[in-house]
Amino acid sequence: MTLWCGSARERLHSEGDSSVYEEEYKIVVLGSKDVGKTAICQVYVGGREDVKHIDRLGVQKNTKFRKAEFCTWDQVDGVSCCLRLSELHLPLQVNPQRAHDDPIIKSLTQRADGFLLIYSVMDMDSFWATTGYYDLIIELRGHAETPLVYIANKTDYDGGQVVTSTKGRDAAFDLGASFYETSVKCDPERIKFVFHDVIRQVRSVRNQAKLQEQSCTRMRGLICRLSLRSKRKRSQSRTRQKSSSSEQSKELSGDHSPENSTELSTDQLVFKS
Ligand SMILES: Nc1nc2c(ncn2[C@@H]2O[C@H](COP(=O)(O)OP(=O)(O)OP(=O)(O)O)[C@@H](O)[C@H]2O)c(=O)[nH]1
Repeated sequence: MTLWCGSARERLHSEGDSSVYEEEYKIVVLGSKDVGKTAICQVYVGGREDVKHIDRLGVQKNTKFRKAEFCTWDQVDGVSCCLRLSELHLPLQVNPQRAHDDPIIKSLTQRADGFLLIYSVMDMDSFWATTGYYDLIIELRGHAETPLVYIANKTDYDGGQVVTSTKGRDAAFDLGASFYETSVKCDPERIKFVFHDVIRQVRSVRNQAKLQEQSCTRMRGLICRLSLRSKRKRSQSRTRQKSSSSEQSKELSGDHSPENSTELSTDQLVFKS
């Protein structure tokens, strides 16, 4: 696994790494201040050895939304993937109109394949804020089928948990998300599962879209074949109608030429004899 922060595109170009992975995922890590967004990304990207350095993170954050970006490579269920992680820090109360008008929030939310929605078990406000963030995601994307993992972070604080596990689990159930309790200090291995979960969710959405596309193509082919067949039938029946009506008109106009009437040719024979 590679630790790297910065512009993913630059690195791919400079190291020619674009051919080493089979799939690409854009994941947005969303939450309010100090819930551990950067720490979670850092642990996943850097692995266990970075946990002890978690307090002095060398990540450059965009001042407006303190947006950090990470790029890493991983193997999930035997398939190599490139993950582009974008961290988005939102205020506790999001103003939907302002978020709508903000190009960073809008583009990150609309282009993401999946989301990690994080709160801190030590901070009730960060927990309440997640509902507003979820509404914003759904509003900006225009549909509810969004791969989403709901995370209760900082569970290593014993005794003083303000947000209980039950509360978190119920909220995750309401949002239709999977739920994980994490601690970057005590259980970095679990963080790997969290990212793998969102990747699997994205894969299943992509597979469904692929299946739908295939069945649409099959349906289009079937409609095309049916319309061709009915066209052919119509033109055949038109030709048949034409030929029978021309025969009828010949009979009515008294066309008794030898090639059209066997009766006449017999008469002619009698007359000749
Ligand atoms: N004990 C403990 N501390 C944590 C955990 N996760 C993060 N922290 C600490 O919480 C503080 C904030 O962590 P960050 O990762 O910077 O949080 P953030 O959500 O990225 O913060 P902003 O970007 O400022 O919104 C840091 O001091 C971390 O070391 C955790 O699971 N347990």
